[in-house]
Amino acid sequence: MTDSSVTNSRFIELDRIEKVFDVRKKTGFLRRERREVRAVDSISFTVARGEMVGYIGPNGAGKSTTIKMLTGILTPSGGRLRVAGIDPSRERTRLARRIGVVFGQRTTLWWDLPLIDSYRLMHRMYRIPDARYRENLDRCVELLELGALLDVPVRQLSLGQRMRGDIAAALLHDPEVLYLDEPTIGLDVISKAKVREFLKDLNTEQGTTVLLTTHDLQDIEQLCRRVMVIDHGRLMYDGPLTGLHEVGESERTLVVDLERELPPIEAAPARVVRVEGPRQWLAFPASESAAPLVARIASAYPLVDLSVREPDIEAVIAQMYAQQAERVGEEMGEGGFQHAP
Ligand SMILES: Nc1ncnc2c1ncn2[C@@H]1O[C@H](COP(=O)(O)OP(=O)(O)OP(=O)(O)O)[C@@H](O)[C@H]1O
Repeated sequence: MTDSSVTNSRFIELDRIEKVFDVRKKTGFLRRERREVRAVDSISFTVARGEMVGYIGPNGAGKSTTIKMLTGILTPSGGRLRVAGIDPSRERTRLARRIGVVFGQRTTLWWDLPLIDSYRLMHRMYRIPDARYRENLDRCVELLELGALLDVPVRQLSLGQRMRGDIAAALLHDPEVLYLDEPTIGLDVISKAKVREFLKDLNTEQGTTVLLTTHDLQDIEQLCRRVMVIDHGRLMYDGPLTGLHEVGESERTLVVDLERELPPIEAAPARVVRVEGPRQWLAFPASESAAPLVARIASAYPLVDLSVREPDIEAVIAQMYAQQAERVGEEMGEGGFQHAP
């Protein structure tokens, strides 16, 4: 393999990466207790150029800490890290030209300025060639529907509008890698759909490598073929989302509104778990497609409406732990659930 094909297949590379925080807590008038928090505990993975990967886990699992190390904001306490062949904490400025970051809970835009002024400032800060800046701005404005918002101060934008504005800001300098930390948090259904559609196109058309952290399993389902699960700083699973459902044996819920109250619907393998008047909740294995089940119920029962609810990430991980406890000493070793991607 040539150097560049090695870099392409291991565009992002973490080898036993650790991050330990030293936390000092006041325990008395002059006493302070020192405690170590192992936020990331020997994580190894590679992401190929052009991949779109979900990086999920419960609160405090170590996701943001990993992303901060990938951007060079934090220096690992141990292990080896490379992004596009660059050591992020040593060459943060050089790397900044090649990566884009969107933190859903924070904005990189200037709060009091109209959106377009933030973009103009970024144009200068990143020294983006004029033609490239114009081309990228036009594309983002069109696809993210920002035209009517460019002259609006950022503080007046809705959350969904601001998020689209932030995504555009992260892309003006043509990054090869985009880190997204909760890009759909707090957005309504339509805004979520717009953001997802845009990210999908960005990945397929521009070949941008995307690492996505989210609490919304639908983000992963619609965008990522591969998902990594982290918990207590350790990588618990690396593989397809369907495999995660199988490992955790998690369930989705079909919420069915019937025309009238009826006895519990019979549609194995789904089973009714709750009934409230004409509404029934049916649980079914998340690894199964909902389509045949929906078709069967629709042909046998008088339906008014139905919707599918995904399990939340916490529930999937809780299931993984329950499974692990059951299988201790059997097929699961100490290393957990790592699947080859
Ligand atoms: N600067 C810091 N100093 C001390 N501890 C920290 C620091 N940053 C993070 N931690 C701790 O490291 C652990 C991992 O935090 P991190 O923010 O990476 O989790 P996360 O998976 O991103 O969680 P969330 O989904 O809530 O954002 C937590 O226990 C957190 O309290």
